[in-house]
Amino acid sequence: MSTLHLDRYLLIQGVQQTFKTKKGPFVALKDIELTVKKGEFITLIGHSGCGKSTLLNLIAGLTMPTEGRLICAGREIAGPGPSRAVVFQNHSLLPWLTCFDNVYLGVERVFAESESKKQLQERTAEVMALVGLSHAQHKLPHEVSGGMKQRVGIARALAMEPQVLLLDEPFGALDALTRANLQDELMRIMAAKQSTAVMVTHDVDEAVLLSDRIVMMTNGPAAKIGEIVSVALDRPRDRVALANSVQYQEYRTEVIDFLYRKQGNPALKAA
Ligand SMILES: Nc1ncnc2c1ncn2[C@@H]1O[C@H](COP(=O)(O)OP(=O)(O)OP(=O)(O)O)[C@@H](O)[C@H]1O
Repeated sequence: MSTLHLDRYLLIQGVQQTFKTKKGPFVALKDIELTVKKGEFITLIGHSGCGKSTLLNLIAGLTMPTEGRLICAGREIAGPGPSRAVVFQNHSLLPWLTCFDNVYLGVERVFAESESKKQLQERTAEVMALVGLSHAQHKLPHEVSGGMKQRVGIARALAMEPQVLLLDEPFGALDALTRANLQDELMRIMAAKQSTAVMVTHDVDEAVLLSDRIVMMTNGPAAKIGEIVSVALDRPRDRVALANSVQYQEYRTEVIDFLYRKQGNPALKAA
């Protein structure tokens, strides 16, 4: 792949998203421009309803923009596909299949034509081990914890070897400790796989800890990218060491300042 593609791996150009509603057209996103490099970890942060999931759905190809275009690895995004796997907040596993089989299903979808059943099983086992679930892989989803279910969702997405991993608040429903463990695990996996990722979050600490760049969105309607913070903290990142890091605190303050001073809280403004 050319250097041009690696530096301009995911391109979002002049994107606007307007929804038809009973009250007429609603412009959710306007003039969105973003270039993501291969291997970058991007988070999208902004107040509730600003359009983060709308933008993620566009990258996933689940919806098409009303204006502009999105390009991944040199190809226009024209629909959903395993090259852009999504992890949602509510793990969406099939309840009648074991954790292993839930992941196997995704693996089969992508690699069944080129690989034997044994190879597909090996792939699945490998990714279950990567997310630390080998011991529980033959359990049904209702037999494992919320954090483990979320790991299965991540394993399923990773197993498809996507060009871009898309995460929509994947840890939003988890308790703080499980969340911290999964964040650490995600950092480790992303470093091992050198994957490109775009993740929606509401959590400032999560954004600073995980990101190479934090894309901060203005309040909607017609939300835009307000500012982008480049997080130049060395990797691997250690959350305990970073808690005392001045640089970490500065990034944190920059994001909080954007969200609560420059953008205000729309819920408070409406009150
Ligand atoms: N299908 C749709 N039809 C009409 N309006 C929509 C549709 N999908 C989203 N919207 C509106 O677009 C705006 C952006 O929604 P979106 O879900 O992307 O926000 P968000 O930033 O992800 O919110 P949250 O942080 O609360 O999950 C909201 O005002 C929402 O009501």
